[in-house]
Amino acid sequence: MSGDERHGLTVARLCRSFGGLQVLRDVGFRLDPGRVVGLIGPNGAGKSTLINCVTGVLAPDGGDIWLSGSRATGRSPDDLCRGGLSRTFQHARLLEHLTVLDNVLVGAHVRGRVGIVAAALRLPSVRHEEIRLRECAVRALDLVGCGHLADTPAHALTTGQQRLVSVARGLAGDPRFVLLDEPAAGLDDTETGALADALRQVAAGDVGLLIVEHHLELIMELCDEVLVLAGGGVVASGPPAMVRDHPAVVDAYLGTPL
Ligand SMILES: Nc1ncnc2c1ncn2[C@@H]1O[C@H](COP(=O)(O)OP(=O)(O)OP(=O)(O)O)[C@@H](O)[C@H]1O
Repeated sequence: MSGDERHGLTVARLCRSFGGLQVLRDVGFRLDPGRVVGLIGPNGAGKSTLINCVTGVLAPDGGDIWLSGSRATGRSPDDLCRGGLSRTFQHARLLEHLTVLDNVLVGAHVRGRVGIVAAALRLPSVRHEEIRLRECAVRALDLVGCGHLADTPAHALTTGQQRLVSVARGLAGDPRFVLLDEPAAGLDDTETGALADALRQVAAGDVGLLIVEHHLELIMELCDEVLVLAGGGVVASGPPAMVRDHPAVVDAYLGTPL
């Protein structure tokens, strides 16, 4: 195993079909800590399916996934999350009756270190852990520019705010890798700017980010590398400037050069 595989998230030859429809065919990529990788492609190309396979929500039909040196194929989403792999969803799924802070705390708790017995007995370690997790949640909310909304019930948020809070929830458990499914969908320009700043800061803390997005300007501005998924496979990958001008990308996705 190479040094990169020990520290990174490696996906190799991943395949997944739904009935007779092969959505992913031998798809591979590597995400290293501190790197931002964009995943683009036309509607239905399999971007969400890829995220779902990597995060254990869907079982791949073939291929392998390695997370920080351990084989991750077939592990449950909770187990992968405890191993440092977090995600955000295409549709923000907040618990509407809870406050914004409590919603983000749900994300932080996934990687809590206290066992059931200690929690039931309310040992001092539990109180310390609660304080630590609350600090994590507040930090994540501040990062996406939503600290002022901590006590607001989730049902009172705008669509853009819901989206940013769901991103904060994905960042709150100190993950090593975060896979973000269309984090900028429904955001206005100010919110998109706040999101971009937050993601840059997160990556600077040695966290690897894979971002699925249709907002191409954001992808081109933010990413170190861009993968283009089309027709079941990766048709181009490389630095944003190279991918943007790649004939396969123009044909398969953009229609006209950016
Ligand atoms: N659970 C499922 N059962 C059957 N087909 C599915 C399922 N999930 C996805 N598909 C199909 O797989 C293909 C890829 O879907 P997927 O959502 O991964 O694409 P995508 O690239 O994320 O698209 P978009 O950009 O529109 O979100 C589509 O044809 C979709 O209809």
